Amino acid sequence: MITAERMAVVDRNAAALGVPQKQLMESSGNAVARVVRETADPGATVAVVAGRGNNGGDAFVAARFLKEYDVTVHLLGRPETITTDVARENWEALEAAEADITVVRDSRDLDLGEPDVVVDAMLGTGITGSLREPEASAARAVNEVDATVVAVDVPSGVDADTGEAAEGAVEADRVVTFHDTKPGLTDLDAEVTVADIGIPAAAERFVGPGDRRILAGVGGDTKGENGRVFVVGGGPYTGAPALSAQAALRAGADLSFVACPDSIFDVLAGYAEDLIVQPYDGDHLTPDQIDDLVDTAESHDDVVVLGPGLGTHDETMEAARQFLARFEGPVVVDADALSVVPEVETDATLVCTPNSHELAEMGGPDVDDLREHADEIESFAAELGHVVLAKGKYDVVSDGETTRVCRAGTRGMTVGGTGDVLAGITAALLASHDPFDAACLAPFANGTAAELLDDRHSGLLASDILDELPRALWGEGEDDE
Ligand SMILES: NC(=O)C1=CN([C@@H]2O[C@H](COP(=O)(O)OP(=O)(O)OC[C@H]3O[C@@H](n4cnc5c(N)ncnc54)[C@H](O)[C@@H]3O)[C@@H](O)[C@H]2O)[C@@H](O)CC1
Ligand SMILES: [K+]
Repeated sequence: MITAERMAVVDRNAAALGVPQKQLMESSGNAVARVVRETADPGATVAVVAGRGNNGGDAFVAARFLKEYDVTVHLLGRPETITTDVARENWEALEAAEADITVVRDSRDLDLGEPDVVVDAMLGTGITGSLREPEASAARAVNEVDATVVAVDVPSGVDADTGEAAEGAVEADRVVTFHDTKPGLTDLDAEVTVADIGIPAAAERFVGPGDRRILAGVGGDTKGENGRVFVVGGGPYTGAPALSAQAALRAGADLSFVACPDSIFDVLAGYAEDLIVQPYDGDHLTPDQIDDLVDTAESHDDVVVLGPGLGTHDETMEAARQFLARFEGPVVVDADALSVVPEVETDATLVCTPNSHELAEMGGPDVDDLREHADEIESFAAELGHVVLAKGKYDVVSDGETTRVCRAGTRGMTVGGTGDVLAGITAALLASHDPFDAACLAPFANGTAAELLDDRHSGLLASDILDELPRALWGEGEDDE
């Protein structure tokens, strides 16, 4: 089962893997033609009713395949208003081949005749709201004709995600949907065929540029609306919390705070003017600080990063335990704080970001090649009850049910600090997204930023990655359409 939004992600990832949309449309159209052949014998009359989006495009391809039938294609609207390049190219291929095509300028002019089969390709997943003209009248005409109605992807007017049917939606006898079935098709009174259109499994498995689609439409104009990140880190180390906090800003958080021992306040505050540093007494984190830290994070709905540079003092480990036992918001747990996760009961939403060594210390599989052991990481995440982002050459992300792999990155990323950057990116994304989605996109952003700097693969610094993060997340990647 796949939603329209997920389908768009996978479609885009397939393009990045070298299988462009036009190729998928060719397979979709072919699959539609196969179902038409199942419903009517050669020589039968077929009326294709096509809209101006890719749903129509699929049917233009189908018409090209149905040579042994008497096919007429009715395009609802002027060819110039076809909305996508791939659909237009397939329309032009029909024109060039002198196929039987008619342009319906006014819905009152639509005359379907008495076809044996109607191919409904007006609207697919691109529908918004109730049926507008000319599609509304065309749907009425389709429902009045005595023919077998084969719907492309979803009956026009039906929402593929919810199954909700707009008034006057097409009543289909058969539906040919692509790649995977859609939630909105389950309760339909029609025979549904799921066609494999050649989307590689890798387009779902590997995080790709399509996954950046989750960023669209997110983000407010008010300060704080895009997330406040609160890094609880530092003590024996100062660079790690600073990198996490800066990465969070580069990944879209509005504000980034670091709570650290006052022994390192001056150093941390001196790193970057964008950081807000909140010191507490002492030279390492102790349970005495936990009340204040939890109150601060809760009162501002912060996403917390717990761990970078904290060290392993017994009091610090106890403090990390107490923090997780009390806090109920989202937390990225990294570095030394990871070891306490298996032993705490927490209501917080955690994304744990261990490297392979830390993963083994937590009780997960003790392996170098994470990708080879993705199943074990999935079982471990299920047992832990939290999202695990195991980072290595290939990152493995699992919520215990779904597991994905991120291949982005360069050899230069073995330098210290890239993990701290990753924790900060994850936190920024966690402010507005589902934990699993955030944990998938974060290593992709981190790795893509490094790839954008690949000319300096020996000598890359984690801090270099910071500057490239906005481009890696929102910029025009090289393989963007
Ligand atoms: N995403 C994918 O991976 C694939 C998509 N494919 C096809 O592409 C389709 C989606 O294509 P599009 O995104 O271009 O969208 P559609 O072709 O579903 O519809 C877009 C068009 O419908 C119009 N429209 C929207 N709501 C309307 C309403 N209520 N009344 C009247 N007109 C309305 C829009 O103005 C636009 O012209 C899928 O359903 C499927 O058929 C396939 O080619 C296979 C691969
Ligand atoms: K349709």
